[in-house]
Amino acid sequence: MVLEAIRYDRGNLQILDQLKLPHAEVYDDINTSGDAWEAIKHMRTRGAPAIAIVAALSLAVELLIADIPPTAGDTAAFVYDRLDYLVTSRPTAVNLADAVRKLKAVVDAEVAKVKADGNGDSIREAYIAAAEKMLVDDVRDNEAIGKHGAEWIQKNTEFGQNGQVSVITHCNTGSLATAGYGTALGVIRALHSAGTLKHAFCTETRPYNQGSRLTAFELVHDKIPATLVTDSMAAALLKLKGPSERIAAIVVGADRVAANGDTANKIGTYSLAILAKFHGVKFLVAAPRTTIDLQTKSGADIVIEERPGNEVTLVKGPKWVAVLDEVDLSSSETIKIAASGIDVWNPAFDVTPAELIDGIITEVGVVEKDKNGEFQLQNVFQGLTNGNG
Ligand SMILES: CSC[C@@H](O)[C@@H](O)C(=O)COP(=O)(O)O
Repeated sequence: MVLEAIRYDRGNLQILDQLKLPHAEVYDDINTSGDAWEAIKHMRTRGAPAIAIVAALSLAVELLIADIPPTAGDTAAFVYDRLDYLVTSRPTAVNLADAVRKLKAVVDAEVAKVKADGNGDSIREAYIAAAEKMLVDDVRDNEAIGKHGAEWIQKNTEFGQNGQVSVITHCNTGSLATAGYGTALGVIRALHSAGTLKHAFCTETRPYNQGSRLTAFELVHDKIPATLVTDSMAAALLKLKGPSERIAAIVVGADRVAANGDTANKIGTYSLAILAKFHGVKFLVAAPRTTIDLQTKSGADIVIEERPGNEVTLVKGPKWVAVLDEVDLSSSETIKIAASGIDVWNPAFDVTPAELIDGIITEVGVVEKDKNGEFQLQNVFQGLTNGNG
């Protein structure tokens, strides 16, 4: 069975509650933009592309049930208001802001056609069709990212030329973080499907453990050969030299790629990029064009979301029953793993400077730096790249 973070039919939207994973697969109904805002804020739905699509579709569902005055102008004002609210749920990931901008443009174009005092039905219809298209496009784009990334790794890494490669990934970038297939995990999936993946290593991704809870769950679910490591083990892993252990590349996702290639992603990504550079391992960012933000010139302009300290000091989950080596799904425990009274800094993301990134894998190909050592990311919006797999 294919893992689905988002289930959608016109009028019905469900999300897989990612706080209950990996122990239980529970789908929650999302009927309004308020439901989506809560789900995003409390991390029940995750990953930059998935967040954008859940937000967009939540309003598509709400528009079918909301009591809005019938004119086009009123419907457009309602959509604008809800979109402005939704965008506040996750500040760092740009896909949501990008989706909001595109959906507003669709609404504006429709209002221009029917005029503000015209019928609001065509605004609803245009909005719903545009939100539904985002769901379909994301899966197609991720499959293309997987293909380009796998081909690039095959061509450009030492062990790729000999057959199989091993890679490290971080955080949550698979079907659970997108509309399907995944970005960085999509590249791993494509390598695996082609028979060229030796092994995937996923980091735990402290403090929220998206790697051990979600990526590990997806790798096991899809029977991809994989090993979990804590974030602090990455350097030791990269030092292994044997042909069967050596890592060819680190592939991560992104929440926002600035115009110069600086990339915001889950906290810990920057450390991995530094480790990759030191060990001479390729460092790749896999992201659809919806994650590239040409308006943000560099990483210095990216707002980093800070989250509550108790995400670092507390660990939650069901009880483990030692004699059975199983979890008791009817139980839930919260354990404190830090000294009471200690101050906590909990940035959810960090920024990896472009100089540490070897390639940005998009759905139109892999962007490499030009002869001046700079990414020309504006070219991808014309469908152009310089390092296609
Ligand atoms: C394909 S998703 C890329 C990123 O969004 C992902 O790596 C990440 O940082 C997810 O963080 P999360 O806080 O779980 O939404």
